[in-house]
Amino acid sequence: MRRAALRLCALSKGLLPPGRGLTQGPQDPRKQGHFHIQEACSPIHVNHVRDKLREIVGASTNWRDHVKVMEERKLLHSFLAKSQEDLPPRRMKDSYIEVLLPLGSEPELREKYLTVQNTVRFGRILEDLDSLGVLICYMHTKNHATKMSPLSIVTALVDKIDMCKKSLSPEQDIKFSGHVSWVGKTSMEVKMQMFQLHGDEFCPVLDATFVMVARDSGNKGPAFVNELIPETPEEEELFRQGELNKGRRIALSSASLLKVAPSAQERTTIHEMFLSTLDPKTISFQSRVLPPGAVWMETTKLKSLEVCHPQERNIFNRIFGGFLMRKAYELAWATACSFGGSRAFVVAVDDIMFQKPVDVGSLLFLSSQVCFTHNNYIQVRVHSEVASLQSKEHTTTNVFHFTFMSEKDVPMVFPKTYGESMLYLDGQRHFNSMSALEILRKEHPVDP
Ligand SMILES: CCCCCCCCCC(=O)SCCNC(=O)CCNC(=O)[C@H](O)C(C)(C)COP(=O)(O)OP(=O)(O)OC[C@H]1O[C@@H](n2cnc3c(N)ncnc32)[C@H](O)[C@@H]1OP(=O)(O)O
Repeated sequence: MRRAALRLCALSKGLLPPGRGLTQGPQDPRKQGHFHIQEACSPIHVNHVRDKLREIVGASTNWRDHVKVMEERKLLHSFLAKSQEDLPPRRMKDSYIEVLLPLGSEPELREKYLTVQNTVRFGRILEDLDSLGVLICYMHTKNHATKMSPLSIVTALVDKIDMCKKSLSPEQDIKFSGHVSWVGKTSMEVKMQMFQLHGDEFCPVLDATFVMVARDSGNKGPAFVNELIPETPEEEELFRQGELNKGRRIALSSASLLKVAPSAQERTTIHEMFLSTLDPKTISFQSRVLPPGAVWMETTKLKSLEVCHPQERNIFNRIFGGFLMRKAYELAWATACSFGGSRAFVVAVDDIMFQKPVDVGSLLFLSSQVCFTHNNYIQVRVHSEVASLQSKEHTTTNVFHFTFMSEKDVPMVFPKTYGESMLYLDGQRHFNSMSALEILRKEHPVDP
């Protein structure tokens, strides 16, 4: 069953044929899955992605200048389109990019990406995906008349990241590719894939879908982006998926447990869990005992504090979304390992919503908790809030959801309070939406 979980991703979605990826060998990459939309291009070195972004928005590398630079950017306001129709439509291939992370051929890069278990740090990959997603959107919206872009493009949502390999080698080259797959008025969906060199072939290891939002030059209000014209039946399908994804997100949001009561089946689940924790020796709703081998959810928490230094700023002088994701991921991973008592491997990340920007100088409070488990799977939720040094008021900026696979089966977690029961159900919903599981269910039916 575990092996099956690792076969999801591009392979099982039919984007790439089994065992094949973006090859450097004699095969034509344009014939493979996404890559038929590729235009001849050589990959950008990963270190150049952020340099390119700085160049595109005119960001300074010197923090002392940041106020002046932001003032200068506001002058670009006049280049913003008054309507979407004023902008020339783009094709998917206009935003297609490949990026090389040459861990094999440039060993000096490895240190930054290395885990103690000699695998690749997933938190670093999250940072690279975030920067790449933004660069892809700048390719889509490129205006050849101006050197600098009047748009401030920010990450609004990490819709889904599916891993299709348990761990990555820090000694083999990695390649990313991606393009805009759907466009609204001011938002863009970006699909990215990651491949690792295996022999002489790049094999798929990860699929990611992000949503980016364009803001005006001062990052104060929305800004229109170019329409996207799908050119082939496959591109039309990707575009249609983007449209469906938008609808799905709206439906999920309106069914959120923060807004509506759990379903009848979910209520039954919670009530049965509650009954199984009542002490049979007393006739009381108060005296609770854990079933054998189970764990109270409240005991699985881990917390951390980060000071948001200027070093972690993005090109708009707010805290870089990739940094927030890396910190949340690393806390979630520690939570999963400590809970499961063995190594944990990330399987999926979904629905990371960037609700509010984080200012440089903020205190970032992260709080992580196991909220659902199934066999050897651990669903971890990380809540992040910020406060300024002067104010005690905390504001929620993100909620992160990570699915891990432990080396061995893990205990069930039991909610004690109503609030924890909602976390449990939310965790279960996220777990059930994990695409790996959908495939697994078909191949190896299991209880829900
Ligand atoms: C120098 C080295 C570093 C280089 C790194 C470069 C990378 C930089 C990338 C980043 O680091 S960004 C930092 C992390 N992200 C943030 O801080 C964003 C924080 N969130 C916000 O600022 C706002 O919530 C956001 C701008 C995303 C949305 O604001 P609103 O809620 O006012 O949006 P609005 O209602 O005006 O909707 C605008 C569009 O966004 C869409 N949208 C908003 N929230 C969404 C969501 N959660 N999911 C999907 N789409 C969303 C919405 O559907 C709509 O699409 P359309 O115009 O196409 O119809």
